[in-house]
Amino acid sequence: MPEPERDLVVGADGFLGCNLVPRLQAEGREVVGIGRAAGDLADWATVERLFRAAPPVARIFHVVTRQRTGAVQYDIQGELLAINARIHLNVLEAWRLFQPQAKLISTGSSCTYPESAEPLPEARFGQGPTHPSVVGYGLAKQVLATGSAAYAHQYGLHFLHCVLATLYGPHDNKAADRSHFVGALLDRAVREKAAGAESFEVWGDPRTVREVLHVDDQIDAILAADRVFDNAILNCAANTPVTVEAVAQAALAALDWSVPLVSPPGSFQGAAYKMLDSTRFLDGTGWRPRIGLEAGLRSLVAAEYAA
Ligand SMILES: C[C@H]1O[C@H](OP(=O)(O)OP(=O)(O)OC[C@H]2O[C@@H](n3cnc4c(=O)[nH]c(N)nc43)[C@H](O)[C@@H]2O)[C@@H](O)[C@@H](O)C1=O
Repeated sequence: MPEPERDLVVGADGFLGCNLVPRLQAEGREVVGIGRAAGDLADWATVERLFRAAPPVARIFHVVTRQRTGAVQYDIQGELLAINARIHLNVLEAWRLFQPQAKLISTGSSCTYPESAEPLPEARFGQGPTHPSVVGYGLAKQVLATGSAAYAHQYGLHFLHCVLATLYGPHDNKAADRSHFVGALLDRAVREKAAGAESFEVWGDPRTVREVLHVDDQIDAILAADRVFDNAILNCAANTPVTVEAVAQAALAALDWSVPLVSPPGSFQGAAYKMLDSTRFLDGTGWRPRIGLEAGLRSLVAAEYAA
C-alpha cells in the first residue's frame, strides 16, 4: 500500500503545533489536526473517538504537553504527572490500535534527564533523579519516551522521541506561568520598558545555563531527525549553551532598551545547568540552526509586539 501523504498533529493549536502545521503544509503534506476544541486528551474515550475517526496517516506528531514555568512548578508536580501521563498513555494506545502504520514522532524535554553539570548524552536518559521543579512533568515524559520504545518493540511499530531545547517564537503562551522562560522574560521586558522601568530583573542566578532554539529551527531539526533516525530517543538541539543573563541581554537588545540587569534574591530558580549533548543527531543529519538569538527575538518582537 502506498504511504499516505498525510500527517496527524496532536496538539495542532499549541505553541509547537501552531508552527508545525503550516510548515508541514508548505511541504505539500495534508495535515489532520487535533486541537483543544477536540476535547480532553487525558480521557481515553475522547482519544479513542478522535483516533478512530482519523484517516490513515504516515506520521503522528504528538506535541501536547501540560506545563507551567516559574515557581508554581514546584507545587503542582502531582497534577502535571497525572494529566501528562494519561495523555501520553492514551496516545500510545490509540497509535497501536488505530494508526499502527504511522511513525509516532513525539517531543521530549531535557527535564527528563538527571541534573548534571555536563551536557547529557542519550545514554544518561532516565539514569537518575530529575530537578525538584520538574519531577512529575519529567516522569510523564519518560513514560512517553520509554513507552514509545516498549510499544514499538511489542507491536512492531516505528517511533522517534525528540528531546528538545527550550523554545521561543510566535504563538508561545504569554502568561508568566505558562510561557517558556524566554518568552516570559521577553514579555516582561516589553511591559517594563513601556512602563519606564530603569532596570530589568533576571530571576534566579544569571549564570544559569540553558540551550534555546527558535521554534522554526527546532521544527527543522525534528524533520531532519525523522529523515535519518528510527526507533530512537534522540537529543535534537545544537550543542550551543547560553546563560540566562545572555538571553536577557539579547531580549533588551531586541527591544533597543538599554538598562542594567538586576537579580532579585529569592526569585524563582530552576536547575542551574541544563544542556543536551546532541552530537549523535548533529553528526547523523548535518543539521545546524539558522536563527541567532537576537535576530530571532527581534523577529518575535516584530511579529507579536509591533504597535
Ligand atoms: C522546555 C522546558 O522549559 C522549562 O524549563 P526551562 O526552560 O529550563 O525553564 P525554567 O523554568 O527552569 O527557567 C529557566 C531559568 O530562567 C530563569 N528566569 C529568569 N527570568 C525569568 C522569567 O522572567 N521567567 C521565568 N520563567 N524564568 C526566568 C529562572 O530563574 C530559571 O532558572 C520547563 O517548563 C521544563 O519543564 C521544560 O520542559
